Amino acid sequence: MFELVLMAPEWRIEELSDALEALDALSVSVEDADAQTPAEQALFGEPGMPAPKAGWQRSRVVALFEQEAQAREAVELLAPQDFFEGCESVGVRPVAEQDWVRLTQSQFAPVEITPTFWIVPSWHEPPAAAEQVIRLDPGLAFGTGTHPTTRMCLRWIAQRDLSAQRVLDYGCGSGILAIGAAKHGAAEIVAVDIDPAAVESTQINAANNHVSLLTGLPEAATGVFNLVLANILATPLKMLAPLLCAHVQAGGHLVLAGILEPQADELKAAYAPWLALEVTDSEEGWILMTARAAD
Ligand SMILES: C[S@@+](CC[C@H](N)C(=O)[O-])C[C@H]1O[C@@H](n2cnc3c(N)ncnc32)[C@H](O)[C@@H]1O
Repeated sequence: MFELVLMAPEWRIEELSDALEALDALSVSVEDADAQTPAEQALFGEPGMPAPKAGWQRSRVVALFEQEAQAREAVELLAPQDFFEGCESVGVRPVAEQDWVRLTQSQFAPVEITPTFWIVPSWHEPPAAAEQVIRLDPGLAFGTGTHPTTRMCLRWIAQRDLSAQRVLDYGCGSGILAIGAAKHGAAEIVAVDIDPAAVESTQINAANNHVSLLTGLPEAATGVFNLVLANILATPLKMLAPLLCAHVQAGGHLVLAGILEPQADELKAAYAPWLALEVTDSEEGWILMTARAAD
């Protein structure tokens, strides 16, 4: 494989990426050329929302080609184009052979939720002290246990006996919270997501963990639950407030994650007509907000 490396200003990124893909690039990645320098600029965006910008003011565009000749031909074809103005070619370089599977696997070690509750990838043995184990490999859907928001939800689950409880995992991603609830005794679990790929991942991960879940798109969530879990992000959580609260049964719990510390008050205000949210955990700037419905 060979990489063609280009420098481009932000307003050229979209056209340049499209052109590289049309020239059979296997992938095109865009990085901040000023990363790790005082000129580095953060670009914030929420999944599912339009990207705030296509790239950085000085972006490094890396296109991967199967053959060196393809990469060299691409730059020859691109250079005379109007939209290449302001861009420059840094060069074509070979990509070293790597054992990508081993490299990826080495980045995912078992994750400790509590000393007895672990998330363990299939290529590791569970630690001796683990009593509850979720077997999960990184895939297309969010939720491997490495993100603080997922860990806080799982810690909340691990502190409870969910026997005979009905649980809703709203925004299930990989299904990790639903599977965690099953491992802690929940009797009936509904796991839903707007992303069909997440629903599919949840089904596969549930089968690998020998737990039974009812999965589907959000319409599959009907009725009330003893526990409603939603690890999404502050903006969608605010919009979902009436819907999520309506799913919490009298005396039941609502557990929300995906919220940053400074967003606590706006979440409290959005849920105040139905439930009184409180911050009950925090990790790396993220908070867990929970509420109990009146009996
Ligand atoms: C941060 S991931 C959480 C995944 C997993 N529950 C966890 O805790 O790791 C958020 C998930 O919510 C889903 N999502 C986002 N907006 C949603 C909505 N309005 N309704 C249902 N699911 C949504 C996304 O597709 C994504 O899979």
